[in-house]
Amino acid sequence: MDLVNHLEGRLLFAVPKKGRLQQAALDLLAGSDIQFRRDHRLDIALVKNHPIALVFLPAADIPTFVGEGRVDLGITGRDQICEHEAVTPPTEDTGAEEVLDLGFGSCQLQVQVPKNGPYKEPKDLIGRNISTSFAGLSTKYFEALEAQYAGAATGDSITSKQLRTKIKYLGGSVEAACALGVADGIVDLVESGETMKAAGLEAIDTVVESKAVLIRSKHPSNPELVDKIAGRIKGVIAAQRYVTCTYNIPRKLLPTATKITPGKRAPTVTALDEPNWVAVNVMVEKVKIATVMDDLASCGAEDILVGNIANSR
Ligand SMILES: Nc1ncnc2c1ncn2[C@@H]1O[C@H](COP(=O)(O)OP(=O)(O)OP(=O)(O)O)[C@@H](O)[C@H]1O
Ligand SMILES: O=P(O)(O)OC[C@H]1O[C@H](OP(=O)(O)OP(=O)(O)O)[C@H](O)[C@@H]1O
Repeated sequence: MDLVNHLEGRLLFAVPKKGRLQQAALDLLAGSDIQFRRDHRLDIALVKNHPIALVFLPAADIPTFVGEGRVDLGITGRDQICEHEAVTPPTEDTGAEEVLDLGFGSCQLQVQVPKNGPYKEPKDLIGRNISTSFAGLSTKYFEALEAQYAGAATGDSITSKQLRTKIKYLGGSVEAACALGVADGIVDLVESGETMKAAGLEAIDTVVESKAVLIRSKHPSNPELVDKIAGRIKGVIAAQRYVTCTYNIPRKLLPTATKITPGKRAPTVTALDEPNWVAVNVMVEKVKIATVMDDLASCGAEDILVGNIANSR
């Protein structure tokens, strides 16, 4: 089938074609019942149960396609959106709008230097060589830094043309640049810090905090469908973030228990077939559930049960 000729009337949804964000993005689509079959090596897949086509693109390119309105929806990292905006500032009609924080892909774009080396603070890197895959953000960062330490005295702002610090773009493995003599410092992503540590580097500043986000163009082809898909994805994220907790408790202890488990909106309280006891059903954030169970047990709750949520709306 000639896929490109089947795109007419379909909402285009960009998904990372590889890398750190891809699997979690595909899991979100599956959880939202967006059904598709991707033919081997094809970067377009038609969705069977909605008028949507998925477009598999590098995470770094997704803000361009969405920002220019060529693609309606996309999943990428906030770092990539900031990088795109550093090079191509949004206008009234262009630029991507953030719809949802997707709760995965947390990382930080950090300024890094060799550990125990001569550079201790960001200003020590002024006029030096910096390697990065985020040339736009790094240029802006050093423009601001140079303005602070040099231009501030004269009141001048520094433009990229006057920048003394040399920003060198590298496509990957940026952490090797200092050891190989290409750079004095780097601007690269850090999550666990393992890569940075293994390369003998340390972070001296953070440029951007990032997470995966759902973005939309400013004038999508089918705004209702955009809202419907965003709603479904929101439901899947809420389901991943929360568990349900049910417990029995004497009615007189309910005010204390409600403080421990206020719920997303409010707890559901039902009378038990035993005088003065009630059953409580409530959503609790997954990361807090162990502490919440301890607190409920100390408060006098019994039969505390926890369950996963398959989906939510
Ligand atoms: N270590 C990490 N932990 C969490 N998220 C990360 C990490 N590294 C990157 N990301 C996120 O994933 C996005 C894509 O990065 P990734 O390195 O997977 O890209 P890629 O498309 O495979 O490109 P490349 O070929 O340059 O590696 C980043 O923009 C960032 O938002
Ligand atoms: O702090 P950590 O958990 O070690 O993760 C950080 C590393 O992850 C990313 O690279 P990736 O492995 O995606 O490959 P790349 O260097 O080719 O971009 C990033 O560029 C770092 O190198």
